[in-house]
Amino acid sequence: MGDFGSDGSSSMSVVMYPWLAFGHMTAFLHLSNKLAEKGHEIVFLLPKKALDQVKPLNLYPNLITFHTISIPHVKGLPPGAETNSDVPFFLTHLLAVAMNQTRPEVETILRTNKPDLVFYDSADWIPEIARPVGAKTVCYNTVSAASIALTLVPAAEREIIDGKEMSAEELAKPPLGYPSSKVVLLAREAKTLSFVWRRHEGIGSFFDGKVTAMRNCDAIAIRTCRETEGKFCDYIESQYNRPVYLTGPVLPVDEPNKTSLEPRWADWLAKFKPGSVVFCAFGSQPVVDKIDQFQELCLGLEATGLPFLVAIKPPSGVSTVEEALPEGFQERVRGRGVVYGGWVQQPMILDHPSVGCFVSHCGFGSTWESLMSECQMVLVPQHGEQILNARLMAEEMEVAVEVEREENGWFSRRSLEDAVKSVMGEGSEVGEKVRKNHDKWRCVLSDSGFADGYISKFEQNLTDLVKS
Ligand SMILES: C[C@@H]1O[C@@H](OC[C@H]2O[C@@H](Oc3cc4c(O)cc(O)cc4[o+]c3-c3ccc(O)c(O)c3)[C@H](O)[C@@H](O)[C@@H]2O)[C@H](O)[C@H](O)[C@H]1O
Ligand SMILES: O=c1ccn([C@@H]2O[C@H](COP(=O)(O)OP(=O)(O)O[C@H]3OC[C@@H](O)[C@H](O)[C@H]3O)[C@@H](O)[C@H]2O)c(=O)[nH]1
Repeated sequence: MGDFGSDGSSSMSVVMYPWLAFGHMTAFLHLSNKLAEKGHEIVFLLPKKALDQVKPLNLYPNLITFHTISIPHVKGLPPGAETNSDVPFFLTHLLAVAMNQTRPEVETILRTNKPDLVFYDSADWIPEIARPVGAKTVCYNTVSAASIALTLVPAAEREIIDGKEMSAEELAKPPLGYPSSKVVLLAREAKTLSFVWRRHEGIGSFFDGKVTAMRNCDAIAIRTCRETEGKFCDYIESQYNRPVYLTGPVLPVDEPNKTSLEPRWADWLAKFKPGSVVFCAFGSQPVVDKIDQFQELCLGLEATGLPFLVAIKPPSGVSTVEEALPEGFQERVRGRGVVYGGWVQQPMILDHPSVGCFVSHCGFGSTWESLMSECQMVLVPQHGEQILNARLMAEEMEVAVEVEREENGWFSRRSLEDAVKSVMGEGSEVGEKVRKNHDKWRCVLSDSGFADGYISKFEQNLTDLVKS
């Protein structure tokens, strides 16, 4: 147990167990850094394979300790799968089954550590094993409040009859009292939400898991701020009747001795004029699944005539991005375009003076990073939650341009080219508008007291919770 309250010290001891996805693990680690900065101790649970990638983000190795968890093999998952980067999208529920099987190991860790607080998002059984050791639980959501408000509140419960899939129109219907008419999905986009209510043997539905996770915790936390998502947070609070704490953006600040951008990208980017390069990144999971859509993305970037760097996972059916490139593409773009299938230091690339535009899949981590950057933003969201993040940025905040899609959900090289040119073209009205709005938001969000104010308030919320 931390020495919280016992000798006047207010150091808390915290265990974190995020969903087995890099987008979630990095977000939990950024928050751990903020809590460690204030003197709290953190034990961070994660799969072995994730350690190498996540470890360099630990700014307080004296206070944040990694504890690796064995992720058991579940029939149907690729051998050795431990994170969602190893798993095709349609098998994600099996990774959740594997995570559930780690419960005994996590229980032993809690019994040994006796923390004051346990943070989790997907492991909805955490409250059952944390309460007996006297720990308070926080369900920390690293996705937007809007995406939770639209689908993961009690009012969004749907009656599924005999496993029948819901129609796109039914899926698109916001729950009663949902507070926005702009941050919504078109019927064809809502089809990507069918996984939310689909039942899987042994674990129920995604909806059941999330609602249980939020009903049973002592407090709900969300990586967001009132300025961008206040009305969604209020709605979630009213739905769950639980306190909702906001952490703000929780992005790492520039450390004086931070590692620098890998020379291969620093040298490559240095060849181009300031603000001229288009950086395109689609997060830690394979999201552009179909090879022809993957190729259209490459061809759209080629058509802009601008230099570009793409960091993306290969589509289904191939094991490297090189195998998926369009015919003759590499020869045509040699010297000005690179498509890379590995991990890059995204925040540092966004910060590079040569980079002027970010083409993003709108994962919520990338959303925050792009809002804080000086890049123009083009949005190519792939799934429900990412589409809602895109609506928030393009329709409510008007800081970005979303790529147009056809009725069947396909985006063409032309629509991508048009979107990039609309924000990058000199004298473009749309480009001017989004740049002005983005500048305003960046000023608000990067004000020196803004993020710190959220973290201080959050720490106070946690202190009060532990004392209660
Ligand atoms: C079971 C399968 O999972 C599916 O993928 C799950 C991915 O979920 C992401 O998390 C969310 C997604 C969405 C969404 O797409 C639309 C919404 O309206 C809401 C959410 O919410 C969340 C979410 C919310 C709160 C929380 O604490 C979370 O941890 C998540 C997640 O980011 C990503 O890593 C997952 O892969 C998959 O599509 C599949 O088809 C199903 O098998
Ligand atoms: O090559 C890479 C890829 C990603 N990253 C970093 O990894 C993080 C990715 O997180 P994102 O939230 O943007 O996206 P992911 O797709 O990985 O996350 C997942 O969880 C969060 C949800 O909002 C997303 O919809 C879901 O896909 C970002 O912080 C990004 O900077 C890299 O540093 N390098």
